[in-house]
Amino acid sequence: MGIVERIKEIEAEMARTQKNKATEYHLGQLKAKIAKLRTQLLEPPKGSSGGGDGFEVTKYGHGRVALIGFPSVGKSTLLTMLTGTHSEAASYEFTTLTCIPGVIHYNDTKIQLLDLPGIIEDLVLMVLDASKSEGHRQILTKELEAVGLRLNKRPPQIYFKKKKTGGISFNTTAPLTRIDEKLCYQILHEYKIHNAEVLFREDATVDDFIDVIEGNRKYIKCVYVYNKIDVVGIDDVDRLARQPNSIVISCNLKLNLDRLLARMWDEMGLVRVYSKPQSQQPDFDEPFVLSADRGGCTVEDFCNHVHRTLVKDMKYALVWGTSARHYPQHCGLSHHLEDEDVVQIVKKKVREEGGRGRFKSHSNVPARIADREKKAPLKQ
Ligand SMILES: Nc1nc2c(ncn2[C@@H]2O[C@H](COP(=O)(O)OP(=O)(O)OP(=O)(O)O)[C@@H](O)[C@H]2O)c(=O)[nH]1
Ligand SMILES: [K+]
Ligand SMILES: [Mg+2]
Repeated sequence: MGIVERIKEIEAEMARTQKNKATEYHLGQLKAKIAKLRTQLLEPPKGSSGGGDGFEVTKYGHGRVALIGFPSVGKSTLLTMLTGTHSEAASYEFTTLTCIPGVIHYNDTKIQLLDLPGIIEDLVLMVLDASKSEGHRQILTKELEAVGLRLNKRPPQIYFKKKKTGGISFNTTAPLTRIDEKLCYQILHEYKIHNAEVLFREDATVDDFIDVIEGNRKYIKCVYVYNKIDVVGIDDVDRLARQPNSIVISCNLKLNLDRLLARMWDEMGLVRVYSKPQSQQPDFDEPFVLSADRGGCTVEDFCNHVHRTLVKDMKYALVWGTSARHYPQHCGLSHHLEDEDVVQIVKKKVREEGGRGRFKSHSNVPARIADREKKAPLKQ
């Protein structure tokens, strides 16, 4: 029997099994079996080098967003609207057969947008047809879960470490109501794990525990984009718009596309930092783009972006912007920068320049920095 058939068989057995205290352990074990089989399914065949027949697209820009969705919900139309890159749109399904990448220029950063299910990046836009069944959202979410993606969820607060000897050490710092020690042992047994350290820091579920053991889950943000609101009634639009993590748009009427861009931007958590050379203007058109989720956004991360030797040479950093308590704040490497901060790295052994230099009037100075500048002039 193939892996897919075995998964189907176990799913059928789970559906037949009543959920109660007596069957809890059995169901937990079945869940672990399915998780193991799914992982096998995802492993590339032996002897092959890569991950199956994925589409390779060169990475580009400061962040990447994938469009996924059922056929003909308007993914290609949206890509064309947001990026200007033409992706063939038509009223028949499966119009798009290869990955079409486009680039969004937004807030002086470049965001790569990919029109293809299967490439999962920093953020997923699940494009849905507002006039179609709401079941589509669930079906897609389930399919993504089956390949190890977890949407809008943070990793379970469970510490897990395999050991060579010593048996299983099991501890909790929170009361557990959805899993117990015995069930954990059974699941570990299913994975043939006999030595490990387990610490539950929250009231996690069986599924959470399996996710932690599997260790290969990807926790990713997802915005549900309901397109084609031009063809549904206002009540439906209102209801869809109120769902969590959702936004309603119409490509045809160009409705709400600016809000979609703003939402994408917020979800990606990109941090623009302007570098200020000593006694010079920062270039407000060319930010260094950092990310709290990927790579971090401390002064140290900023230095590493600018030049690899800068961390070593830095004496301190001068920071203007929302992360600074006063202007400029003297900061060390661990200081967390925020969007639109201005940073000047002061190097060791380089004489500090005096004077009362200000940012000269510059059309692109971010408003909140210009505001603060009036109250507290820049001295460096
Ligand atoms: N009424 C309406 N139709 C739209 C809207 N956006 C796209 N469409 C239409 O929906 C159809 C499918 O659009 P596509 O952009 O090809 O959809 P897709 O998701 O890329 O489809 P596949 O590539 O086939 O998976 C086209 O006929 C579009 O003109 C919209 O906002 N309102
Ligand atoms: K289509
Ligand atoms: Mg398409």
